[in-house]
Amino acid sequence: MSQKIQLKLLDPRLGRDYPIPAYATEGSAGLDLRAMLDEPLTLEPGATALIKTGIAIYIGDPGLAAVILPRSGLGHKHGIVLGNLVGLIDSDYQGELMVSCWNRGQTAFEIAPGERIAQLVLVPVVRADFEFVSDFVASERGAGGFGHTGRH
Ligand SMILES: O=c1ccn([C@H]2C[C@H](O)[C@@H](COP(=O)(O)OP(=O)(O)OP(=O)(O)O)O2)c(=O)[nH]1
Repeated sequence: MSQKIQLKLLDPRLGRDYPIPAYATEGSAGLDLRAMLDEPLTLEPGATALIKTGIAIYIGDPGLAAVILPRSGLGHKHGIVLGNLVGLIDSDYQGELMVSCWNRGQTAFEIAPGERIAQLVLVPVVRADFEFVSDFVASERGAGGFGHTGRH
């Protein structure tokens, strides 16, 4: 089953010069996001840039959100990941999808106009009624964390 999600193309080059990078038109698992730059952008080691994608989204359903994730190849081979590590797109957001690109590598990397720089997937969000209590019911783990169970 798939859900209708509204997208708005804000850059005339999308669909004309660069294919709109939905993984599929129906029942799509997600969308690649392109760098809608006017000219190539060199990201020096350690540098971060906020890059327009030319697509606005309105998810609408409060039971969903979207996440922007790095592309594996760019991250692994070239050190290009996200400045915010993961981008969360709220269901009521109606603006342009922006990608924070961070060069965590040791060498400069040039991003070309139209290049696919990140990917977006939709995720279900569980709505919770947070309840503040003074004590939790005991659990096996309790408050142990951060390696509490050992390495092997
Ligand atoms: O990588 C991202 C992350 C966020 N957004 C947009 C959609 C999101 O709904 C909005 C706000 O994001 P977030 O709530 O993470 O930002 P914030 O820094 O907490 O600011 P705000 O006060 O706007 O909530 O910015 C992007 O376009 N790209």
